[in-house]
Amino acid sequence: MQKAKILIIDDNKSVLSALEILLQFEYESVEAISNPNQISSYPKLEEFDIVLLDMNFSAGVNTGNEGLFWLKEIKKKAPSTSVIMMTAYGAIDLAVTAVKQGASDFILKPWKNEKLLLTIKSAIELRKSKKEVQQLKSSEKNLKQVINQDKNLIVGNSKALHDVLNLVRKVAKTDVNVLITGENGTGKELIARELHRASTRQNEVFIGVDMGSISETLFESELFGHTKGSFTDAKEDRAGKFEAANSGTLFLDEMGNLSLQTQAKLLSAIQNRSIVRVGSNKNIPVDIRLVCATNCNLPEMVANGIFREDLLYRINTIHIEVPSLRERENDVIVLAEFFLDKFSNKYGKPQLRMNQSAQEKLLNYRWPGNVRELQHTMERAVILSDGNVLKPEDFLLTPSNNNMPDNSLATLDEMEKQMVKNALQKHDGNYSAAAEQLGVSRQTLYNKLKKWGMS
Ligand SMILES: Nc1ncnc2c1ncn2[C@@H]1O[C@H](COP(=O)(O)OP(=O)(O)OP(=O)(O)O)[C@@H](O)[C@H]1O
Repeated sequence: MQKAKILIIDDNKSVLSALEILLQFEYESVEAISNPNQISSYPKLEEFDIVLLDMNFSAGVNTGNEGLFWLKEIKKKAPSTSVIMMTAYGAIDLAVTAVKQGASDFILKPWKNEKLLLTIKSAIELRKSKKEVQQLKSSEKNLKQVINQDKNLIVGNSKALHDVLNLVRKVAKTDVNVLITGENGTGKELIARELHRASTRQNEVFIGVDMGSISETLFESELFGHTKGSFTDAKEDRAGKFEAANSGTLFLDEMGNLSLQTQAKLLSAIQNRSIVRVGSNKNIPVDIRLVCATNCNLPEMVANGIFREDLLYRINTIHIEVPSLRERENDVIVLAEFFLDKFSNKYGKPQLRMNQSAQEKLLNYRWPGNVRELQHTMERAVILSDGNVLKPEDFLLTPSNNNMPDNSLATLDEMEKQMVKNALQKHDGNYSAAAEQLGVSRQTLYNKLKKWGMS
């Protein structure tokens, strides 16, 4: 017995009872009415999966117009219910008209039971998939709304930040590729989201990809998708990030971490505005707004032969440099107050304030980790505070010019990694200068970065 609700409408009593008897053995709920006017007394018509509807009701009239009229009425009241028309042999043209007007199928009288059951079965499946598509569409809409919510407030009063935001507003309405650069934690992703929010794509998705965390082997499948069976773990067809971002914005973060091989693949997708899933040979066009970000000096990397010049030209039609927190001093206190407010509410300490010397300590610090470091500093201070006033000693700040490795790191390898990171940060990603400071050749530095997956 299948779980479906069926309504039969036919003025011929023997047709009605024959159908009722046949279908009662197959389906959980079957109802029959001889007068279509009764439709209006079915307040929950949309609960029926299928309506079997005769095309002619008034005795002696065979125009089929009654059937078309009642089809329209049912579709008005219950758009997702499937209607199957029943018509006499010789009225096929009319049945085709009914299908064009929204009927899901038709059957000819006299019918063959197996054919009738098959027609009903496929109409039920069709209704089920239509319902699923509807549900998916509405949850996709909800998800987009949640994802694009204006929760990423950009805080700051400095001229440097205002200049960036002005530029963002100017380019947001266009579809040009944008490259956002700046030190770690300056707010590059926040700026990318703002670009999306101010663009004509604001109601579509914003898909962010951390290029630094994708392994070389999974790069193509992650970005371009794959077909089932194209490699051992490809259990089903899957769309990649480019397809997922279709109609929206694709944000590629940590662009400086790509190998030359992956750069070539990315360039081809960006140039052609289309991708090919791994294991397929079909070109799939994608309509995306591309925003990239990095804390590396890409022109320097081009000069060093480790970043493709043509890729750099493709991605940086407009270049936005997000200033470090050191360059926007006005913002330190404004941001600190913002985070204090946020975390004191979150941790149930709404009375908490900062005293003057605490503010001075924040102003005198260099903030190598920029806004992210300030955010963490404030959160930690709020959590650990005992009274109602934050004092300088509540802020745990690391000496800013310290390029030595953190001694709490567990292994030699980790300490080495930290030293390399610090050197690269100090020299804005310039490999030659970092290598010189570390006392190794550029090649040795490059080999190490490659070993750690940081090249
Ligand atoms: N102007 C700002 N106002 C409020 N919050 C900010 C601001 N700038 C940055 N933040 C917050 O600081 C954190 C770091 O920002 P974000 O991730 O955008 O930086 P990023 O430059 O992309 O970092 P990374 O280089 O590590 O990828 C986030 O939690 C972000 O919300």
